[in-house]
Amino acid sequence: MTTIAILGAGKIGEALLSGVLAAGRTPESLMFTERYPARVTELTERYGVRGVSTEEAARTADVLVVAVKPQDIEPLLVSLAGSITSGTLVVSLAAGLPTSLYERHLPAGTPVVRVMPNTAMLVGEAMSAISPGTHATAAHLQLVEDLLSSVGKVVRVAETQQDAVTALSGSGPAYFFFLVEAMIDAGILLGLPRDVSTQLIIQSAVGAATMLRDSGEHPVALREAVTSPGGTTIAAIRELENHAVRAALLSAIEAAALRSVELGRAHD
Ligand SMILES: NC(=O)C1=CN([C@@H]2O[C@H](COP(=O)(O)OP(=O)(O)OC[C@H]3O[C@@H](n4cnc5c(N)ncnc54)[C@H](OP(=O)(O)O)[C@@H]3O)[C@@H](O)[C@H]2O)C=CC1
Ligand SMILES: O=C(O)[C@@H]1CCC=N1
Repeated sequence: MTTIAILGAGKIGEALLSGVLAAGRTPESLMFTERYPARVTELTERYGVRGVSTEEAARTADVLVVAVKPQDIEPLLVSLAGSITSGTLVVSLAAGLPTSLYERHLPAGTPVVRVMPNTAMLVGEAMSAISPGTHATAAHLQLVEDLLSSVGKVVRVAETQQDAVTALSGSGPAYFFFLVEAMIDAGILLGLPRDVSTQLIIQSAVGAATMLRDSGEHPVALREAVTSPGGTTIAAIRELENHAVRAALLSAIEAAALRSVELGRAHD
């Protein structure tokens, strides 16, 4: 089995670790790096996976998955440049960072695949988009697709589209959590106990998400089917339109894409 090292096992690194283990990958085929010994102990106890140094990961793993914040990439690239084995595949999960950044710092010919996953890897429902760098072959891309397919859905996109993907599905779960949080508070405003409000909203979200995925209907048709003439839903929709929620979402997602571009430019 291919050995995979996750470099930086924070939120998304741990989500990947946990997701691929749940999907049947063995702990022996995985390793991770982390900055602080306490975090290494915590993750090793939780998953039975070895914490190693960046140098050991670079020397021994077949695939290096970079999951540090874009702001932390430079020192990591310096360590990797001095220790990476020729032909090792580098998979970047970092927002904004282009494959060309890795190609500039790492030995000539290093294959790189850029990925934008999301946190739903934790529950096997991730949405990931993958793009090859200059030296990544069809086999490299297939390997990454197979790995990420074990924790959710995968699409292949041109690297030029990765900032938009980051804004949509990379950050996407946060927008839904934000909406759910606000809707639960609305229940509190209406006098419901918090646990009841939470149950009502989460199950409505699960039901709506399942209908969106499985019914084959357009979201507009699904929303119209809930919106009875002269009823409650249209009264709420009027308020959402009055508060320009649609425009706010367009601006918010555009801001996320611009931030992704900015994170990449910081390393030009
Ligand atoms: N969170 C998400 O939902 C998603 C995140 N991403 C991308 O994943 C990356 C990580 O994000 P996220 O998980 O949220 O961030 P976190 O800060 O939770 O995780 C990054 C981890 O890497 C550690 N780290 C930093 N430098 C090194 C190093 N040289 N060697 C080993 N470990 C190191 C950090 O330690 P310390 O805490 O000490 O800094 C931290 O634990 C980012 O590039 C982000 O763009 C992509 C998609 C979704
Ligand atoms: O907020 C971020 O920058 C990362 C990238 C996508 C989701 N989380």
